Amino acid sequence: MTSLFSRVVRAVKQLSSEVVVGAQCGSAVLRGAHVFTPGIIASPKYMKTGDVVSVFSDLEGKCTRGATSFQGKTAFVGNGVSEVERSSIFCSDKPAKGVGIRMVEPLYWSPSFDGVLPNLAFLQNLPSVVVGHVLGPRPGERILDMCAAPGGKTCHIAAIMGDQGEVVALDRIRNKIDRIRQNAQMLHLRSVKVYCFNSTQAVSSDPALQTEGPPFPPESFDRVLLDAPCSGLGQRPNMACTWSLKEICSYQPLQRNLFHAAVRLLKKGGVLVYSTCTVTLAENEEQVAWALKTFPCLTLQPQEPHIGGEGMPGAGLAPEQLRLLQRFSPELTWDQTQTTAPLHCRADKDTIGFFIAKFLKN
Ligand SMILES: C[S@@+](CC[C@H](N)C(=O)[O-])C[C@H]1O[C@@H](n2cnc3c(N)ncnc32)[C@H](O)[C@@H]1O
Repeated sequence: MTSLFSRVVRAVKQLSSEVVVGAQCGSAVLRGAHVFTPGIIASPKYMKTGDVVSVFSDLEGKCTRGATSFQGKTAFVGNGVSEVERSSIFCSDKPAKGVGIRMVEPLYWSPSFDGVLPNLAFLQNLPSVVVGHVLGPRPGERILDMCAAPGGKTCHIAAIMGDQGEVVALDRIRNKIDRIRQNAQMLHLRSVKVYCFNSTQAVSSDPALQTEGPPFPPESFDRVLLDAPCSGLGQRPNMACTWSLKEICSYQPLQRNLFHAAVRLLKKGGVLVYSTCTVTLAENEEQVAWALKTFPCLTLQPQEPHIGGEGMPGAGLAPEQLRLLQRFSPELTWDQTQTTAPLHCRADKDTIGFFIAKFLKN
């Protein structure tokens, strides 16, 4: 497993020839991708193969497809060389595909790990790697990953266990399930069992029922990971925020329903890890305070490793409880990226926003 999220920002000069891409495409470029042709929304009128252009991300989604220029709100993401002519993007019957702009001067120098050691390495954000270790799975144990797709943490957990034991991976979205299987197969992990299932329903009403797949009898697992569906506000780079307040507020009740199932499925003496890739109090510290009140059998546990910051005040947790939580903040402080301080001193300052809580069921 590999973690790499350290990037170098560069001074890149903007050119007069401008290509506009969608915000998702722009974010991908900031993560090290080239511009794929379907992502191009506007280009200079006479753009041809070999032209050097500046690439801008359309932040509000207001650029008209096929435009030759755009005055709306954009963000510069770097310079590249066109591999297509304008006419093949906008005036062709065939669907546009392949690399459209090969980025030669991206704003961030973020090397691609595509196809690097595919059977041995799996790229994850630093906090996601931390989650697997905090869960602390041991060979021979039975682990439940309740919200598993695309399976990054599932595979890491199975790898930590030396592929000895069982890692049950559930996700409710059918077409995401194949990704978990593919990733486990690619890494030759046999201990991973994948099921498409709504984890809020994963506890069997018949405690005597013994089936291989879900629903499971209560107290079936040594450890449970609830890497919850969340508002994802810690994800970065993120150039276009399309969520409504209603949507952001919808996650707390869903996470609580999943939490109920998680606690029931965990054996006494077992470990539950709750994590999100968001920054809101409502989905993080408030959930911890709620869980401690709702499930008196749960106690907060220290985390190992603990390289993030502590929990945020405001949800009624005591200072010693906040110190047991791990928060990674997504904002980038430029002087900290330039510093020569060791990575672990900067770990919660140059990652995605993330939250981890570890509980023991007594
Ligand atoms: C944060 S992502 C999980 C990422 C994953 N743990 C990884 O490391 O690759 C949350 C996942 O929860 C799934 N999900 C949402 N509601 C669910 C439910 N009720 N039961 C099971 N999975 C659910 C989503 O489909 C999504 O794939």
